Amino acid sequence: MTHDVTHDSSGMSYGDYLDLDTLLDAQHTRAVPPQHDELLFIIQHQTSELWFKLVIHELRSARELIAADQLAPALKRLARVKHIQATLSQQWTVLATLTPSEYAQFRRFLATSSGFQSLQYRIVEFMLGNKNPDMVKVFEGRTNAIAELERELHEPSLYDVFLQLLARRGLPVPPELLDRDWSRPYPASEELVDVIASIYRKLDEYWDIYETCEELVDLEDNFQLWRFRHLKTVERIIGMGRGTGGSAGVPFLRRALEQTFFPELYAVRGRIAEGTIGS
Ligand code: HEM
Ligand SMILES: N[C@@H](CC(=O)c1ccccc1NC=O)C(=O)O
Repeated sequence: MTHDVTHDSSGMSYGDYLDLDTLLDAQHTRAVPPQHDELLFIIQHQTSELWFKLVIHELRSARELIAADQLAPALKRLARVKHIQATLSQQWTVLATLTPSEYAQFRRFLATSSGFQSLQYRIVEFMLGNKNPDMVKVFEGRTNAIAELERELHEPSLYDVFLQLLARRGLPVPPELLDRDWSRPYPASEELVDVIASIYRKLDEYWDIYETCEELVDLEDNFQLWRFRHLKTVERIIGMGRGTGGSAGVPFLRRALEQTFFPELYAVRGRIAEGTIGS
């Protein structure tokens, strides 16, 4: 039997399997006359959105696994997310080759479109616990997007299900954190810092939980690196100008760097550093 190197038995080709006709036909530059650098701008966004899609897929699975007390496979999912985040942060160097004058040649063709309208980015923020109902409004008129985002808004975040797991393991997590309106911003808790401190005091007993805490810190750290690289790239391309989405631009993006998804995981570090929770 001869081995056909171009087709598998069903006759499906590389391009068929990957649906490349659709994928590679989706880069519609808008500038008139055409501007060389607009393709870079589009592909940078589209590749980011593809990776966001995989991040959501992995985080959803991780959340289900944590809810089912399966920490080891959940950690495997989170490890993959961390590598995707690293790629996403690294990728900013490609867009940084876009100079202000090159961007100015096609920026007005973007009209009022803006990163604010990235549905998948907002889903990731919500999954990590940064719930903000106001961010649903920017999808006005896009019924499916609003429905999907509303659904995610009302789901517990990765952190919320992790806290439920801690409670199942017998740790005294404050009850108001275990059953609440998940669409509200996460209410940081001093009592929970005590609980996390008890984990860091007894590492042998809580090794898998401790490992998950550190994995979550890695995730936040990587997320902040992405935000920082976005901010610095935006700064070098549009300086202190306002954004097309109507925000103040760089000052707005800077404020996001002050946010934290997992406040108690950071608060506990201060206690350890002060030596107030020795082993
Ligand atoms: C020339 C390149 C870019 C510039 C000048 C830029 C500028 C901005 C500005 C000014 C904002 C604030 C909202 C606004 O007023 O528009 C913003 C938000 C955002 N951008 Fe970009 N951006 C660029 C590239 C990218 C890329 C490649 C991505 C990747 C997907 C991205 C994703 C986002 C997201 C998700 C937000 C919302 C952030 C949040 O709500 O915290 N941006 N961008
Ligand atoms: N907010 C950007 C425009 C922008 O970056 C953008 C526009 C359309 C599609 C994606 C975008 N990327 C991220 O904000 C600006 O003010 O130039």
